[in-house]
Amino acid sequence: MNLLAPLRPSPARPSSLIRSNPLSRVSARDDFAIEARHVNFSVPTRQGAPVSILKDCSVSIPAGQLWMLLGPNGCGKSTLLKILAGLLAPTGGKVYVRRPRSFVFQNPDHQVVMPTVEADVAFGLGKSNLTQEEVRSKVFQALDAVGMSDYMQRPIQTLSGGQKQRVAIAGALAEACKVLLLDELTTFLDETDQQ
Ligand SMILES: Nc1ncnc2c1ncn2[C@@H]1O[C@H](COP(=O)(O)OP(=O)(O)OP(=O)(O)O)[C@@H](O)[C@H]1O
Repeated sequence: MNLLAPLRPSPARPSSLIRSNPLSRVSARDDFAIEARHVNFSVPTRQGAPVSILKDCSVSIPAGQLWMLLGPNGCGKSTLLKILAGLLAPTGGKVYVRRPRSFVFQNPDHQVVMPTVEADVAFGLGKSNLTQEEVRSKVFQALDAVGMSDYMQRPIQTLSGGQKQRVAIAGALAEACKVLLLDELTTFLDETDQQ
């Protein structure tokens, strides 16, 4: 899998696909938010022989840019994202991702677990030393950024799929992540919300 496309903030679709930067051009790690080198990932089967899902996968993504990972169904996009998010351990290769990093699942029901919108976005801030007022302010700002600030007190189960996905993104934004990994943003969000 080697289809990576940088996205410009305004146009909706990339006009062409380009390969990731060759690793030989990497000079300083500080320039990159993500680097994966020769990553392999395989899973064991019932028969015992492992099945390879990613083979010698290398990508370098500069900081401060929005990139889209493109490829056919089942080619390993979600698997690579989960490795970059630290949710799966590669069976080979090296991975560097700037911290803090956040991952938004393809299905927000796997992620949005608290009873209300406010509680869910605040969940990741629980480990910080913020006052209740500071947490509330960060939650409001993050929800405002995804157009959901009017939904602070809404029970999660009353939200649509796209609204849940926006709440999941707000949770990632509230944590001020340096790298935001979004799996299938197109599943529930319309084009305007994707922007
Ligand atoms: N735990 C697992 N056990 C067996 N096979 C797996 C496992 N996880 C992923 N796969 C297989 O690995 C391949 C890559 O899956 P992945 O979900 O990463 O693909 P994808 O490119 O994100 O697909 P899509 O575009 O359909 O979402 C698929 O063939 C999938 O069936």
